[in-house]
Amino acid sequence: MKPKVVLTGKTWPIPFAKLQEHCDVQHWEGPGPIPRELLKVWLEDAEGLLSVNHGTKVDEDLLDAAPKLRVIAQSGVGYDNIDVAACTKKGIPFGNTPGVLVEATADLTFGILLSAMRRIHEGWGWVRTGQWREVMGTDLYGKTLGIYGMGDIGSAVAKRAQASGMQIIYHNRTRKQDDGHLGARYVSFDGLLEEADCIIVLVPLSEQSRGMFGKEQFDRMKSTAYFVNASRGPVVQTEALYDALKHNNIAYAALDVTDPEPLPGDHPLLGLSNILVTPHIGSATYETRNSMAMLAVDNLLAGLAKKALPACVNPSVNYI
Ligand SMILES: NC(=O)C1=CN([C@@H]2O[C@H](COP(=O)(O)OP(=O)(O)OC[C@H]3O[C@@H](n4cnc5c(N)ncnc54)[C@H](O)[C@@H]3O)[C@@H](O)[C@H]2O)C=CC1
Ligand SMILES: O=C(O)C(=O)CO
Repeated sequence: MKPKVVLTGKTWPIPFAKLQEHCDVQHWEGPGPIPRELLKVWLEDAEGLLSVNHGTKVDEDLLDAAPKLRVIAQSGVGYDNIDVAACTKKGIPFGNTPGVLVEATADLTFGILLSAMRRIHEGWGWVRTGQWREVMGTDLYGKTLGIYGMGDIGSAVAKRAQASGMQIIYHNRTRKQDDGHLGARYVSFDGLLEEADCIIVLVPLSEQSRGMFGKEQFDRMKSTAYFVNASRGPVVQTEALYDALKHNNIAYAALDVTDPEPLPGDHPLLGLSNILVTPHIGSATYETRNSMAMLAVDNLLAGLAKKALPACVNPSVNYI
């Protein structure tokens, strides 16, 4: 008999076929995210959980409703919705999808910075309403880019920025050993805020990073600063960002992630003229989403077969 797995949303044809070949799949097809109570019912006899939505909260309460669960996989690198300690306590390995989404997310992150600085989206907005206006932007060349969270995606953004003639500074919890080859200079968090012409946030959401960017941090930035968040919305205090933009304490923001997310159409941020918001599409290319889904399925199938997950977040309970 095939093991039962719960799939929380839409996935891609090839990984889905692979999953179905090996598992009896209970599949939520919407609309919206799977209701929590239903997820609990479905998990009563499930051996695997494949999450395709980082909005699905996996905590002790959910795990208690899933006595047969042997593996959890999520399509995505960020896992702030997963209580990894609770998974580990129950001996359940959890797999995410690092690496495969790095280049696509770096493209989008650098792309929204570029669009904000050169007003590409604004220019197109004028042209499509029949107004041929010249929209003035600012040079990237020669500017200092500050990256907060210099991991896989941050490093890939640094390469793109270097190719555009920017100087790179960064702040991380710990200095990277190999920052020389990135051409990036390590600075303190306050140094990053004060020195950078543009700041890109690419840090995972955790108790340490939650709300890290508030009034005090925006006040420290240059009034000409561009601010990009492509990590998770709650790293930034939305109200403080709104105030900083409204009063021109910083110049412009480009956000691929927001708090709340989705951002309601009547949210005050959307009434500002100095902002660009994209709907969390960092990794949203056909190729990348397919690769993410494939790695998530591989993590899940490995766990079901009691083999080591290729990308395991809690290796102490990974299968050997
Ligand atoms: N907008 C989108 O569609 C996407 C967003 N993401 C977000 O980007 C984040 C980063 O992804 P990767 O670069 O692959 O992860 P990574 O783990 O390679 O890099 C994260 C870096 O942040 C550093 N860091 C962690 N906590 C910190 C703290 N409190 N203060 C300073 N530095 C800290 C780590 O040392 C590491 O160097 C993910 O966790 C996810 O939230 C990821 C993919 C797509
Ligand atoms: O992978 C992630 O963490 C995302 O945000 C979506 O790709």
